[in-house]
Amino acid sequence: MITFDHLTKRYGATLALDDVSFEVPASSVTGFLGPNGAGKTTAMRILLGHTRATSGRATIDGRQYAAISNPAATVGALLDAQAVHPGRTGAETLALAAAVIGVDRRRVGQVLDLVGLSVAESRRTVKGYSLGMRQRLGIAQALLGSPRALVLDEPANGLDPQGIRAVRDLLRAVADAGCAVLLSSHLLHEVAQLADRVVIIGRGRILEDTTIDDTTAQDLETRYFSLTSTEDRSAA
Ligand SMILES: Nc1ncnc2c1ncn2[C@@H]1O[C@H](COP(=O)(O)OP(=O)(O)OP(=O)(O)O)[C@@H](O)[C@H]1O
Repeated sequence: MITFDHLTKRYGATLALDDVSFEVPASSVTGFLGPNGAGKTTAMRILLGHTRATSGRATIDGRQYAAISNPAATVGALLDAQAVHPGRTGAETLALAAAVIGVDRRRVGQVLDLVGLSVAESRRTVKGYSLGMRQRLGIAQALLGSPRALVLDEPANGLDPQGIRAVRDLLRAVADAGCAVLLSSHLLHEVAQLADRVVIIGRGRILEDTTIDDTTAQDLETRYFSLTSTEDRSAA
């Protein structure tokens, strides 16, 4: 389980996160929605130990990232699909990551299969990859350690409709196998179809934290705009 517990983050005068608390239970997908600059990436970066909270805690199975003894088996993440060395092939990128985290090299073939990158594609250097292929590679890398939690910042970015459906099916299967999946997205319709829960954030504050059923899935867009436009008005 992923837990954000009264998380606050200030960047100088900017209050990026304001007392944010929510949970991502095991065996579920939680969609993390909010306008540009709402605080989604900041919350994920704190969870993954990339930056420190001003106050509060973010934990995976009760531990802060720095205190996790086997991070790759605990949490997989994709924050920036462009952050891959362009001169390596996809297969080399994954083989290197597998060696670093100590998983069997055969796992590389499995995760390539899971994300739908072919053997031929995996033998090409990353500089020739489309954004969608980089997204697939990044998700493959996040899955290498068979983690109990998965954190993805806009995983559908750059994917074609087939890719979006494939990632949706993959994340559903990963969650059904017990993983706690947190994904940020601007694709409301996609999140409504995939997620079990949705958390909406605006200007660093949680505006909604709810489970998704048929009714909330249909109303998600209306609810999103009503909550985030109220935010705009109250800030004006
Ligand atoms: N390193 C930083 N230094 C200063 N301000 C920052 C930094 N990182 C983020 N911010 C600010 O914190 C706020 C939250 O940004 P964040 O990137 O978390 O939003 P987001 O919800 O992920 O947005 P997007 O949907 O555009 O990715 C914004 O006001 C942003 O300008």
